[in-house]
Amino acid sequence: MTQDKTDSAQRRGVIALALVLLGILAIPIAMDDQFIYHIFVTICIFAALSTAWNIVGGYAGQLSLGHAIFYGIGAYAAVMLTNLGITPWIGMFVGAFFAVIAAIVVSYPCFRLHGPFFALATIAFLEVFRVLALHFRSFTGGATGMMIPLNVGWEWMVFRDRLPALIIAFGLLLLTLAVAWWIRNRRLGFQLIATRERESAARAAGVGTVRVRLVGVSISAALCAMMGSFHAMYLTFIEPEAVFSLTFSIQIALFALIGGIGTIFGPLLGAVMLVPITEFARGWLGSGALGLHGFVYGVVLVLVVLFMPNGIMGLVQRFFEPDRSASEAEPASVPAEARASEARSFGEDVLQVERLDKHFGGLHVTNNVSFSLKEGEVLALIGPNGAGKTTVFNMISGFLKADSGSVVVRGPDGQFHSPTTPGDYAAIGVGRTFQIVQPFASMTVEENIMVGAFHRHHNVVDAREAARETAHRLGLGRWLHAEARGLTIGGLKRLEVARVMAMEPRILLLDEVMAGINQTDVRRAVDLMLSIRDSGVSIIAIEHVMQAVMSLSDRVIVLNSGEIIAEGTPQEVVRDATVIQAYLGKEFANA
Ligand SMILES: Nc1ncnc2c1ncn2[C@@H]1O[C@H](COP(=O)(O)OP(=O)(O)OP(=O)(O)O)[C@@H](O)[C@H]1O
Repeated sequence: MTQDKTDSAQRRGVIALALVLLGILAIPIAMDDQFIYHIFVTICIFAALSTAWNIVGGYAGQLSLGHAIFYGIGAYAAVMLTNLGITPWIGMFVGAFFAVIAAIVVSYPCFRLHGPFFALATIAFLEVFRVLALHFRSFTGGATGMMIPLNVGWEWMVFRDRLPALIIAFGLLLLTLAVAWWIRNRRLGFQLIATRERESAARAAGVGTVRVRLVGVSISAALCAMMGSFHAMYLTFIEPEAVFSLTFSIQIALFALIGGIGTIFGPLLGAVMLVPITEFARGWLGSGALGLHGFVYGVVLVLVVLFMPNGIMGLVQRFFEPDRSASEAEPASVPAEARASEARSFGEDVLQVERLDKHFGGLHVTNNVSFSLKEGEVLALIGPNGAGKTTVFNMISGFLKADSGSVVVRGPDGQFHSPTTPGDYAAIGVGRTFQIVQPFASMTVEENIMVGAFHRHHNVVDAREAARETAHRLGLGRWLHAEARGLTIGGLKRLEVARVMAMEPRILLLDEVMAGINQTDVRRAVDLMLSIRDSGVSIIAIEHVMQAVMSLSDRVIVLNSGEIIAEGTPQEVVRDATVIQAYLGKEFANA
């Protein structure tokens, strides 16, 4: 795909977005009708809330069903302070501050767990906040709610006309969209999406998955609180049932689901399409239409799920975004100059593993495993299925804690360190791939590699540059803008290596990167590994493809039932009777 096509698609997208935003501001002004103003203020409010929700629910993939907590905190903060004579312009920041604290308290324990805990915790805390607001009557007015003093003027965010309210709502919507756009196009956005797509791969790429989610939920909560402050002033009255409402929370999420979850402008589209329908229906049917919005949203949601699984934005993107499929055949890859079998000299130890022991229940998976890796060396770790190879990898990359034993890695400072978490290992220069490829499927090839590149380059431009360089080096240059999910298995394996290479590791742990690929790809992969080795990276490779083991490795360690049974050059190891017996059985050992 050419750069021209991408640019013109982006231009069309920007024009369409500008028209939508202009319409939100211009239509009510042109029609000059109070009810129309109200509809467009409501669009701005819901679009902003849903866009803020999308940072957590979409980018980070953490379903929140209690975002009204943050909206409510903002609403109460503004109204309480207004009653004390403090302007809501300050109140909205106070609300944002408390909303961030609440967001961290609710989210921190859940983000450390897998499963639906965050969704459940947000619902539970929403109920807690509702009960608290009902209980502390002297502060919140309890079930009777709170009115704001009717001081008209910009200072108090209370107006006789609706135009100023529309201007503020529109401004807050722009702010929220700008923040959402900024996050999506910065390191944080890449890391949030990587965490959503494949948490283990993100951690291996040095992403602090809990930290980035906490940053995401904090920003989202602050934006919701600010919108809550404004909405309270707009309504002039708040009460716990309406503010800390589960229905309201679900409504916020629905606009994003219908518009296009995880996209920057999907929630805006969702609100633009749905709010007018329900508001008009309510206007026409009056009190007979109580609860109608729920029915409308439900019907639209079912239709969207059935016919537009990526939301309205999925359809729009087909028109505005270039083709991201990866259908072309893959090119030949990197030439290798040297073979491993040539005598080579190595540097000092860069990794030392001492007496690693690990049990899974009654299964002794690794027993007293010790080895070391030298600078510039390629070490193959082989053994029959279930021998414990991946378990060793998990222990030397921070994904699994050994029962006993130690792993030390020489840092760039020349000293040995004992890293513990995947982040520590990544920071000290250990990069790993996974046996089952872990692409960030909805990201492009370039974006996938950028997640690794962000480990060394905080700036997007630098990370993109580094990712492109790595992609070209690994023969992925033609698919930079293709979605990772469209790659063949050979391409995915190469992508896995590219992502870790973009981290510029000093030690590379490769887990069966040649499994399941054809002969030509195996040859390419071997050449690629040799070129990586020649760039000064030390490699440990778990491999079943013997052709690769023989031509790649300087030394081979054979693991069987969790124990090292042989160690030596590839030629020594393949002749070793214990190894033949472990692979083929006793009767072959003396054949
Ligand atoms: N989380 C776990 N809980 C319980 N048992 C496990 C766990 N992970 C691995 N095992 C078991 O530990 C043993 C070693 O597994 P491991 O994946 O390390 O072997 P491997 O040598 O990498 O095998 P393969 O070549 O098939 O990938 C296997 O019997 C496996 O079933």
